Amino acid sequence: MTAAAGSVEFTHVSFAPHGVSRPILNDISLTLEAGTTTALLGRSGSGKTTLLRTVNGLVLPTGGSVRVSGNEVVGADLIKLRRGIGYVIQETGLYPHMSIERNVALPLELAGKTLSERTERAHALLHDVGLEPSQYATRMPWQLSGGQRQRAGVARALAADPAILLLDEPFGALDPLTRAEMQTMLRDLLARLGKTAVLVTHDLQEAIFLAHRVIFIDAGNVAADLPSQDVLKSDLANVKEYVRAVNRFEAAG
Ligand SMILES: Nc1ncnc2c1ncn2[C@@H]1O[C@H](COP(=O)(O)OP(=O)(O)OP(=O)(O)O)[C@@H](O)[C@H]1O
Repeated sequence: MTAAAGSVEFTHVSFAPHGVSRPILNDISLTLEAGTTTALLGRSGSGKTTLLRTVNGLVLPTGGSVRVSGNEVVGADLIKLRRGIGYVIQETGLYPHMSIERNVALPLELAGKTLSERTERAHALLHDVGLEPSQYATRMPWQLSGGQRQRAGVARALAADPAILLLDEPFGALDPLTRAEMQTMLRDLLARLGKTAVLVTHDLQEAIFLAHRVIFIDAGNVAADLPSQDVLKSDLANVKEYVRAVNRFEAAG
């Protein structure tokens, strides 16, 4: 059977580089269905980012296999692989000396698209993420707020129309109101575009709001794997502990 474009399959994935006392990832097996959003949730240092980075080959597992759209990542042409995977990080990675439209269109420039194709696509994407091109396209990154830069980062990750979008704490540096606006924008966009998305977050509410499925990572292991609507009512001890920690202010009130 051939795997669907946009599926991600981890099979017995481990990451235990020399010199570390315990594996950072420990025998993780998961299948992420194409077109779904999965949140990786867990405390700092649990291995979420490391697992995410095995998808685009920034981390190569020391054991097991990762398959993207059915193709093994280890040994793949990583440049080609990454063309099909958008990547959004907290720091945005926008080039400071390039306008917003050029930053957004950069993956298309690398793919050899013409200037008019690039501009048309960049403007459509800027519109999609809530940055009106007439106002923002020619600005430089420093002329945008943190939230607006993050919107541009999402637009750039989508420029080459990848099947998969990896998001590593994309809204971690934003205030709660801007963060909520960004979450709504992203949820609408993901539902409309049907991408496979993998989101690393510490934020339980963000995970439940954005994802179909929430995977709790603890010390490099899958501690729980639940549909997002089941998280708050879960009886699993480690999930309850996470929910209790988030609810402590309400409990105290
Ligand atoms: N290449 C590496 N070599 C050795 N240790 C590493 C390597 N990569 C990550 N680590 C360690 O692995 C652990 C997990 O890191 P990771 O960034 O995946 O955690 P995380 O759950 O994403 O944390 P955070 O939420 O703080 O970003 C950390 O202790 C980190 O220092």
